[in-house]
Amino acid sequence: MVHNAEYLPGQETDISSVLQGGYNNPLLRAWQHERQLEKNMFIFPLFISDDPEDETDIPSLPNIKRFGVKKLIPYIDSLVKKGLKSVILFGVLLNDSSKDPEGSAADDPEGPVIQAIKTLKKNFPSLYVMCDVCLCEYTSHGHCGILYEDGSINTELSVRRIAAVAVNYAKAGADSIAPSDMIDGRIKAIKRGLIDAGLAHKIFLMSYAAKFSGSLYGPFRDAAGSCPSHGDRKCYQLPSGGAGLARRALIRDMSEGTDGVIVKPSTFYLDIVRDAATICKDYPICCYHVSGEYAMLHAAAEKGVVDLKSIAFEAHHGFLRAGARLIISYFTPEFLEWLDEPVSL
Ligand SMILES: NCC(=O)CCC(=O)O
Ligand SMILES: [Zn+2]
Ligand SMILES: [Zn+2]
Repeated sequence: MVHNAEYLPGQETDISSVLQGGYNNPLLRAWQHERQLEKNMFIFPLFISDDPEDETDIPSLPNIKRFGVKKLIPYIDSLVKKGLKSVILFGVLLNDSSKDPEGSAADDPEGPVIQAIKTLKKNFPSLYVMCDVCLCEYTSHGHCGILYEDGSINTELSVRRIAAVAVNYAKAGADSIAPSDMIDGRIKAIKRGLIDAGLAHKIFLMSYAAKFSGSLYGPFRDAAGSCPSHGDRKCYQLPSGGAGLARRALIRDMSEGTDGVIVKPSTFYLDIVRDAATICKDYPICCYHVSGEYAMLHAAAEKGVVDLKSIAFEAHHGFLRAGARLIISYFTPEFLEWLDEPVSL
């Protein structure tokens, strides 16, 4: 092939093979992103413990702490000033004696979640406060619902209890309810409960519609003390190969009245994020970059295998490419700073 030759009409040049003209400069590389990461996409998980004075590092989740209600405000204030828009709350009971088979502490008016909703909404009225709803942090057996004697999930009682907790969080002032239990029928029950309480028009119901069981939740369970005391969650969370089940759950939760859907975990499930974006095309799609995914990236960075900031951007760009609009991410505090810095695309 002749280089720098004068172009003559009709001359054979392999025009279609030249792509590099489209990304030879950082600005062009930014233009190639169909969507950019924005601060408003990030939802930050917060662990709130029942000791109001608590402020404890979580060894398996680098840079993440568990806070008591009294220690929360200065920390959140610094993040709000950097552009934090929303948080998702998880309650933690430090003492197992506060747990029972029904998870009564989940919506204790004096308990960590309801107290945190009230404190956050009072101090930061425009911070969007979402509440994860599940029973596993509050049940003595550590499962996400109420059990029959044989240890299997009692769907009817579980769903009734989960809906009651959701409505109580909404009454306390939460902006959004995100049930993560994966028990059949809870979206319909929560929506019904919110309608009956006159709150449905004010609450964004965001279903963890496709939550897979697997090995990536370990650090969260350390942080929240929510490891099942027997058995596992394989009869309600989805099996890792269950793409068809995930699609059915997405369709089911839309039909039951969800306002948005979550796919969880994210990195190993990008095909499901894409499926969700296709199946639920008129809904905001959220992916949850879970504790194990976050811890893996930190571990690799500590070993010198990857650069933390670069790998975090690459992972989160993947979520956008797959079709996510929202990301629940432990990297939120870092991204609030990184997104103000020049990005080396
Ligand atoms: N409902 C929350 C979880 O199940 C765990 C999330 C995580 O591992 O970050
Ligand atoms: Zn649970
Ligand atoms: Zn959970």
